[in-house]
This record gives sequence, C-alpha cells and structure tokens, in this order.
Amino acid sequence: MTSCAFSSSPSAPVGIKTIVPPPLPSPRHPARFTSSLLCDELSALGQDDDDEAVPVPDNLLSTPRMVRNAVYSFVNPEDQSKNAFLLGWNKEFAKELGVDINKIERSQWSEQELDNLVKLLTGGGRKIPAPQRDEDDAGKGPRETQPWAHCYGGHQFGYYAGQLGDGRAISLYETVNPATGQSWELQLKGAGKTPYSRFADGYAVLRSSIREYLCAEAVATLDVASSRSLAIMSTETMVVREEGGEPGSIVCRVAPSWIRFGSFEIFFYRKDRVNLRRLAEYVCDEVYSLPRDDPQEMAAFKEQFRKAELETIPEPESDEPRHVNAAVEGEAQGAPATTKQPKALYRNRFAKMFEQVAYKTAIMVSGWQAIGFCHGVMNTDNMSILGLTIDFGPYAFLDKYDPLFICNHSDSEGRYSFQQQPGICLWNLGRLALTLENLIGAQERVDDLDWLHQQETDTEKEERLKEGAKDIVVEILNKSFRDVFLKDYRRRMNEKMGLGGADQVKDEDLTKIVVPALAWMDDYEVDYHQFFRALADYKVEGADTVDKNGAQIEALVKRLLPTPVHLARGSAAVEEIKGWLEPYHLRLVQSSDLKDDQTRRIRMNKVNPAFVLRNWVAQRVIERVTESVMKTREESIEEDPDKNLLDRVLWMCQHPFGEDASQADETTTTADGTCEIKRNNAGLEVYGEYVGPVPEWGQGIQCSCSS
Ligand SMILES: Nc1ncnc2c1ncn2[C@@H]1O[C@H](COP(=O)(O)OP(=O)(O)OP(=O)(O)O)[C@@H](O)[C@H]1O
Repeated sequence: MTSCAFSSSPSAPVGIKTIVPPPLPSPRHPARFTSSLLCDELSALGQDDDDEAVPVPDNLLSTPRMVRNAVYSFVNPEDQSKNAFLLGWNKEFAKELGVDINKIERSQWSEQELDNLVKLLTGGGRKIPAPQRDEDDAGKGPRETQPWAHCYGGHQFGYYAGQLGDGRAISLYETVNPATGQSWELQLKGAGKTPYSRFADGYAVLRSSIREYLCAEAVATLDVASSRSLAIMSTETMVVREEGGEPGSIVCRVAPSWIRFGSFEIFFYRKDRVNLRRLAEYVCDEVYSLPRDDPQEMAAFKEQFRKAELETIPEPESDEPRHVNAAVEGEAQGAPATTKQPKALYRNRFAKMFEQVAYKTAIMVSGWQAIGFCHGVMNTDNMSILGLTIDFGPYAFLDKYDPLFICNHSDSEGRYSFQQQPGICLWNLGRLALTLENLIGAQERVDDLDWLHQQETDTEKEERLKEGAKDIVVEILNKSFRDVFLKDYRRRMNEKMGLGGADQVKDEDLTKIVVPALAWMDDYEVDYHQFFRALADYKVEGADTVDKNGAQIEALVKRLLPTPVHLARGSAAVEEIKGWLEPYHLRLVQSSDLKDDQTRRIRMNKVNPAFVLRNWVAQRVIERVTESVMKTREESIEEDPDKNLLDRVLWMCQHPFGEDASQADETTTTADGTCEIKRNNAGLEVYGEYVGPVPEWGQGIQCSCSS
C-alpha cells in the first residue's frame, strides 16, 4: 500500500477532500437512526444541509458527556489512517454483505481501492457509495457518511451502571444486500472517542481486535447467531493499557442491529418514556418488521373481553382469537382452575417484540451451551436485541468439560460461569421486561398507549399497567425462553451425539444419555470437543449390546482420558462410561435411521468441529500478528514466515469440520484383544497442529480484560 493522499474529485467543493468509493456496498441511509429517533442535539448541529449550519469541531463532537433526550449522537471516527493498513479481510462474509462479486478478493482491488477502504475504516475518509434507495440522492455519486454512536445503559455484574453507550464503537452506515434483503450496520470498534467514552480512550488493542475478529466468525459458523467481522486494520499506533503499550487496531464489525437490552434500560431508569416508546416502536418497525397493532382488532378485543371481565368472566373458548391467552391463575400451582377467573390477555406489538427477543435469546444461549462457548461478560449492555452473540471480550471455548468454568478472571464469583449462562439470559430478559412493562401492560388500551407517549407521571396508572404486563411476561419467559431453550438444547445435543434431528428427539435422551455423558466428561476432565469427534467413531454394527463392544469402549476411553493420572482410573472410567453408553448403544441399534455407523459418523462430524478457536490458538495468532506489526511493514511482509496465520485461522473458523468428514478412522483389534483406533487425519492435515490436544503451554490460558 502506498501512503496515498486523497484524490480530489473535480466536482467537490474546494477544500473538501473526496475519494472514490471503496469496494463496499451502497448505503441504505447515510445514518439509519436519523429517521425516527432523537439525536443528541449538540452533535446534530453541524450535520444538516443548511448552509448556515456551523460544523461542530470533531473534538467537541466526541467530548465525553451525559447525553440526555437522545438515542444516539453523531460523531466522526478519529483519523487513525496515517500509517494504517489492512490486516485481514473476510471475503466469505463480504459476499453475504453484498460486496460486488468482482471485488470480493483483495487481489481484485486496485491500490486506490485498497487505500480508500483502509481510509474509510480507520477514520481518514468519509466518502461512501451513493445510497441505494433514496431517490433524491440517486445519481449524485459518492456522499459522506454521518457516523453515529449509540446511547445505552446496562446492568454490569448485577448492578445498574447508568450511561455506558458506544464508547469506542462508531457506526458508519447501514446497507441492504439486494440479493438477500438482509440489512447490515457497519461499525468500527476502536475508532476513537465518542460522547460515551467516559474516562477511556476510545481505542482497541490488536489483541482484543483479533480475538473478536476471529471468534465472531467461529461462533456464526457453528450455527449460533453472532455479529460478523468484515475487516481488521492495524492503526500502527501504540495504545496504553494496564500491561503497557500495545499496538492499536480497529475491527469493522457488522450486525443487522446493534441495539442492546441496555438501550432500553437507559431511558427506563431516566424515566424518559418518550424515548423509550420511540425506541420500542423503532425496534418493532425496523428490526423485527412487526406490523402495527390493528385498531379494529384492539377495539373488538376490548369490547369482547374487558366488558366481560367487569361482569362475569367466561371460560376461554377453544376457538378464541390467536392473540387471546386465557391464562388461568393458580392452575400452575395445582389449584382447581374453576376457583380462579381467567384473564384475557392482549399481546400488542411490544409484547410480540419481547416474545421474539426471548425466543432468539433462548436459541442463542442453547447454541452457546451446545458448542461449549463461555461468553464471560453477559451484562445487559452486551445482550443484543436480536439474540446475537456480541462483545467478544474474555470469552473462551471450553477445553475440558467443566460446567463451573469461568473465563473472565474479573468474575471472581462465577456469575457468568458456563453453567450460569441460560439463567443469566433469563435474568437479563427480566431486566428488559421491566423496561417494557408499561407498554406491554397497556395491552389493547389505546388511551393508555397514547398516554405513554407523554412524560406525565401517574403512579396509579403505572401500577395498573405493570399489573397488566405480569402474566404476559411470565408466560413469554416460560414458553418463549425456557421451553424454547430446552427444546433447542435437546435438539442440538442429540445432533452432536448422532441421535438424529429435531423430529427424533425422545424425552429420555437428555436424562439418560446426554446429562450422564456430560457428568462423565466432567468427572474425567475430558475435552469437550474431542469427545464428540471420538464418539463419532464408535461403532454399533455387529454388536447388539454394549457388552459385546468391550475392546472398542476401552479404546474410546483411552483416546479420551487426558493424562496418565486419568488413565490410571481407566477401569473405573470404562465401567462408568457404560452408565450412559449402554442406553446410547441401545438407542442406536434400535433405530434403523441411526445404526449405520458410517452415516452417523458423517452426520456427527458435520456438527462437531475438529477445529475449535481455543484460547491458545487465538493467543498464537495474536503473538504472530503482533510480532509482524511491530516490524516495519515491508519487513513484516517479506520476513514473517507465518504471515498468513490470521487468514489461515479465519479460514479454519469458517471451515471447522474437516474437509472430508466421510473418512472413518481405522479400528484394529490386536491379538490380546485390545483395540486401537488409528486416527485417520484425511482432510485434517490442512489444520496442522491446530486440531488435536491442547499443548501444555496453552492449557488454562485466560485473557486480560483491559482491551
Ligand atoms: N477503550 C475504551 N474507550 C472507550 N470506551 C470503552 C473502552 N473500553 C470499553 N469502553 C466502554 O465501556 C463499556 C463496557 O465495555 P465492554 O467491554 O462491555 O464493551 P466493548 O468491548 O468496548 O464494546 P462492545 O460491547 O461494543 O463490543 C462500553 O460502553 C464500552 O463502549
């Protein structure tokens, strides 16, 4: 890359620097939030087209402050482009984003295009392609972004922390992939100070950027919703952290929406009902595309049920309308249903939105539990309104299976330990529900909903609204979170164990096979991921009971037990493994769909990764890339023997299952009856040392939180 200067466009006003568009897709809006949400007034001063408007200097725009009465602030990324260069480009995600197919590969870009991209992503340029849909702007050519930072609050480790906000993340613009219709918001993390930076510097260090860049892709590939990574840049600056000076970096990360639970909390705790309502409407409209509540349906509901509620309340009818939920209070506790009156509940769009959030959060966390992912900082400011995995800080994939595993060394009490994650999601959903209870509790009452658009206080009314939300929220948490979580977790675990897909899950699979298998792994400190790859090689053909498979079981145990100390307990392990292997074996042989060893193996190896982004792998990449960044750029390109490690590991994150899952390992029985399994690494050579046991130096690595 040359140290390119901006090229001047002939039509640009004198003094304004212009660059040609980089190979990125066009924006839908220069700034999506401008449409319906309130902007921080100070930051908006210089942003309109009015000739009279005086541009606000960047340092004032980004001055940390309390931002009230606003959902976001305009702010420009700090120009860190001087010596910046592109460290990694995720071409697989670029396709999903809708980047011009002829510009997917770095090798397809001109030097100018590379320069433009790096400048845009490191704050040195603001020109983006012309908007896609805005007819007024059509044909006007490149225009400027109006980057913004979002205002949010959040509960951190159980306590409400007040205003947090995007302190080092700045959204550039939103784009829609015309082929898929999916919209994406491009955000730079580490882009410099914003009004929400509080006492911090707005930067990100290379170490944390690499971890986020890789892990978002690893998680997404394992079929768990996640933010995505488009690119990672080295800013060639030093950033000061607890550990000393470290190279700085920016990640361009992308999500359909970056709104968090904490986005609602900030307005709730400030008693700012107007912004809370606007944000909720925005999420219903733009994020979930929920239709507006139908006034006629609401009126009909009111007529039919509220009047009846005042008189004598009828038993719910079987052909009641879809939105009516006749929850019978007390039924759950075993009280006779007839002694309690049924309540007719109307789920307005805010309840439906909450239901969607609960559902998506359940699916996300069932994914985490199944893939063995520990998030580490499940504060409400890190909970996405779309159930995406966001904020890849001190995360870790499990090595050995340990339900008590804590990956965040600041979490001394294990609030966010591996086994706590589903419960914490529920707790966090409870925090979100609190912010929405007025809106949900209003149900079909238009007058109450209108009242909620104002800032007026009426404690009695609010109590009534709160009461009106209670049953709806409880039911959503039960049905759309708890039940969904359990169902999805069963499905995922059954698939991992080769017990078939969703339609084949049996009630006792979890209690008789999955849970005892996990307990066995915990007891013998078995590697969580290797367990499933080894189990895929287990054969039932020719053995109608587990007892006929003795030699194979011994070999399996030998392959899984991590150290000689564990191996010394080998015979106990063999006996104990039978506790779940027996029902497992029977379950397989009794099903014509499951008993074919080869088919099952292929299926299992398609959901159980051979490559896992373990902490030691991420650490290795960090060390190599840091080393090369610390050299001059020319040196690093010429001399770094592992210069492609970042790209290679990204590729592994995106292709973790092995290239050829169909090749079976070879099982041989020796003369003395012992059984050896020779690993067939066909297709795994490409991963080199990055598949297989964790090296000694890499066991138990924890990462620092000062990112
Ligand atoms: N170096 C920094 N400069 C400014 N603000 C920061 C910095 N590090 C963290 N913050 C802010 O502190 C809060 C909590 O930090 P947390 O570690 O959860 O977020 P993060 O990793 O910066 O961001 P994200 O959740 O957007 O991935 C957020 O408001 C975040 O923006």
